[in-house]
Amino acid sequence: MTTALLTTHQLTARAGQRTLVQDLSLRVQRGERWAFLGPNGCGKTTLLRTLAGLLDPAGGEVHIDGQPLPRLPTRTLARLRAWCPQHHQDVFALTALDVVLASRQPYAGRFGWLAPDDERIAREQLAALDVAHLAEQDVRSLSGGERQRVAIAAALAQATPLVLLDEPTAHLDVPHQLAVCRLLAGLADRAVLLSLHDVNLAQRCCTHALLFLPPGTNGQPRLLAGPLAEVLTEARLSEAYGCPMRALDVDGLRHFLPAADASLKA
Ligand SMILES: Nc1ncnc2c1ncn2[C@@H]1O[C@H](COP(=O)(O)OP(=O)(O)OP(=O)(O)O)[C@@H](O)[C@H]1O
Repeated sequence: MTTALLTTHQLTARAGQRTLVQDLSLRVQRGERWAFLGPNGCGKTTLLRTLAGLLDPAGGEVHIDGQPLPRLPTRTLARLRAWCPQHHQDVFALTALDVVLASRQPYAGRFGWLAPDDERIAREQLAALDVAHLAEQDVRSLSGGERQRVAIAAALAQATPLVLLDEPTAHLDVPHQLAVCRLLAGLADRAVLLSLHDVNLAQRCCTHALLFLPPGTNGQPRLLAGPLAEVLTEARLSEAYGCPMRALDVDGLRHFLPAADASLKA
């Protein structure tokens, strides 16, 4: 069996007093794109941050490329996984190009010097995200969607086999949502894990899904993980979101919509 790029063994993640993920065992291979789906506050970000090595698990282990995550030196980890957070707090007057170039630091030579190739890669990724024209602009002046696309460009310029993105399409208009989907779907030799609120974007660009279901009667978290078509069904999505969801096939693609009489459960 080939070594999975990311594995978890009996992983437990907590936030404050709440256990959000319990005993999760997952194998993610190159070429797979996993959508993390579930209602607000279910634990998608917490799990992604734990997989990125930014939060310690409450139990169990994460391995990246066969190596235990806590034992990976910072620079090695930065060459293995990229992390694109949901929020960006820009304090300094950096240009969009500076922000993307920063993600090339794991490859910098002595004294932190970057090579001309790094700028080429950074500019290519800005172009891929349709923000090349903003390369010299202060990131603090960018719109929400523009800033989000610069952040995705930075994550991809890091050129890691594992890419973790927290709601990368949250601020994007529909054409740019679809463009990001196409871009991620084209990363055949990498593994991508992303949280989403739009099930239909997951349908377009992901191969697998991890769905947070309501806790069991014992209060324990329940997750369903597997190939997209097995996880994303009317019944499972209705259960996860607590509102009836209907499948609709359009142009050969399955979509999910809330039922006409759907309302949030009290
Ligand atoms: N440090 C903390 N202390 C206490 N509770 C926390 C902490 N961090 C997160 N939480 C809680 O853990 C839960 C999961 O948060 P998380 O951000 O992982 O959810 P999410 O699924 O990504 O939500 P959303 O879809 O709204 O982005 C939330 O209820 C949040 O309030």
